[in-house]
Amino acid sequence: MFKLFRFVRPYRMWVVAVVLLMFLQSIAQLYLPTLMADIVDIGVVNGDAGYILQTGAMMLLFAAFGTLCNVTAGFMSAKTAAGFGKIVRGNVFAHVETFSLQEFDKFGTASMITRTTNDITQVQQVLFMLMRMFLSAPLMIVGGIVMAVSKDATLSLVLVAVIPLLVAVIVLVASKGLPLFQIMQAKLDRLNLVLRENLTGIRVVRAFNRTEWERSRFRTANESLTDTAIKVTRIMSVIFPIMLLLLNLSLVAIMWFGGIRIDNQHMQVGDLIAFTQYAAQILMSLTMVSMMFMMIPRASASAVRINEVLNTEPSIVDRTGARENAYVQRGVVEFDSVTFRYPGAEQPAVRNISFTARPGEMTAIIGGTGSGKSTLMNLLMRFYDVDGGGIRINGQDIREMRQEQLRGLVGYVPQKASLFSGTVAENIRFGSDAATMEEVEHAAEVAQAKPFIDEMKEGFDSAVSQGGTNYSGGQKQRLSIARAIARGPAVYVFDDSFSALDFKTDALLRASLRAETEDATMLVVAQRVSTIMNADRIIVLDDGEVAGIGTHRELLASCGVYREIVTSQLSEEEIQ
Ligand SMILES: Nc1ncnc2c1ncn2[C@@H]1O[C@H](COP(=O)(O)OP(=O)(O)OP(=O)(O)O)[C@@H](O)[C@H]1O
Repeated sequence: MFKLFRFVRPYRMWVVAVVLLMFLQSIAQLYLPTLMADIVDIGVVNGDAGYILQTGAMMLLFAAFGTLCNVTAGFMSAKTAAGFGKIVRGNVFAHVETFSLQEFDKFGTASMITRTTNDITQVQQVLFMLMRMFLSAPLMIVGGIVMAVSKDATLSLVLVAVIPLLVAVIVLVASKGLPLFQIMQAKLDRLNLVLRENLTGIRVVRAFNRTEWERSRFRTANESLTDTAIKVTRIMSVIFPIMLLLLNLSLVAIMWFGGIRIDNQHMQVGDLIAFTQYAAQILMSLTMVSMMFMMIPRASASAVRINEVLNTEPSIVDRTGARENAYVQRGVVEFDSVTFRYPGAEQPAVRNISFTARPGEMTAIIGGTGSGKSTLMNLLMRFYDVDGGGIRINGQDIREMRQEQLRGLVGYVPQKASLFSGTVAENIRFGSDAATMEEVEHAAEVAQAKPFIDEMKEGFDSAVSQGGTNYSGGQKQRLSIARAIARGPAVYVFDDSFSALDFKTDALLRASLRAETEDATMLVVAQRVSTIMNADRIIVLDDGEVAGIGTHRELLASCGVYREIVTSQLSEEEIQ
């Protein structure tokens, strides 16, 4: 956890100020019982009202000063802790942005969200507590002991007996709590995962009448988290009664022995009052420390999880000295014996794939589900790195390029259209901030999105809700195609992006795209033969391997797998 505290650095002056203020507050508080003792032993015993009033006023002054220090320190620590939280969240977010999909697969979205929110809040709360108690609690304990001993050394033996007992209780409870806190955070992850899956898949859950099943899944995760939380609370809750019991017992013992000492004229009444207050201050501070110890295990479990994210090195990074090419208008894409296996998978998803896609041409990839089509596109986008072979654009290995440059060359339309909350125009402009309104409109026109955008009252300013849920599947696909077109890239990657379009729109879109993208390299993954039968080159994938490469006619003659796909979709006349 302390490793994370490096992010407090911008607030270090505030931390110093808080520590100083808490120091002053502790001194003020430690002085109060002594003044009280003076009032009794000097003022009351001698019947000196003036002295009582004067010392009383001083007590008020010290108390007010202590409170002022405390309030200011509270304000400053709250601000520092909140600032710390902001910095850590920002750093985690920025670091996660550098991850390749491999690291995303490793943590999972739900856990990443818990780590960025709840886990950071835990550490933030402990920082707040620590700043206020870091110095003041030990000071109150040590100062209290010194003052108590100065009032009556013999009576202090009571404290000598109690304090080690209290410390032992705190250590025992904290050591039992730590493993449970780790389990609790993992269970919180699970709860978030179930909740997230349920919310994002709500349509499927409803359609398949799985509401009850989902509810029971949530209940199980919820109960499991609650069970652990109860276990933790049960352990932690013994600490307070034990501490209070010890506190009260020690006060009784102090009164008892103090009374005897006063009887024997070894001690004054005022000193006993002050002694009891010091004892209460010491024991209260110990209780506060124990509270801190209760929070530290949970926060350190959280800190481990945050550090795990921060310490994970992205597997895909720009090579030092990655070449910065001049802006490339054309993109020759070469796959050279590409082999790739997803981490944890037994078999490679694609094996030994070689082909070249040229500017001005449409290269199509077709194959059964799970044959590796999207994987090839993921590799070209460098979401993952190849295990064998290489991918080159204009003769340069993509691992030698800066990721930003590579992705700047490509207009990528993913299999699952994903839109962002905002307006239609903002979504189309997503990949190219500089696009003018005319360019945005033109891109929408080419993507056959203009007709439905024009039909909406607010046109390009129409709202897109989170995830684009207020648009149909086909409309979302067209908007994400328009987004790629607005960039005017050298290479287009359409990963099964026409699947939700009707045949007429599909044909219109391809025709307008052809005219628009004369010089661009087009890579089109498709399930429908009609979408790609006019392609310059068709690559047929079968179970991760190339089953054939050629034009529609060539493949019909030479490739059994292709013929099978075609005959399952088209009539005899259409095939010719
Ligand atoms: N993130 C992943 N982790 C592990 N395995 C994966 C991952 N993504 C895909 N796979 C596996 O890799 C293989 C190829 O998947 P891919 O998505 O490339 O197929 P596809 O041809 O695009 O299929 P579809 O047409 O159904 O989209 C499949 O066996 C799939 O199970």
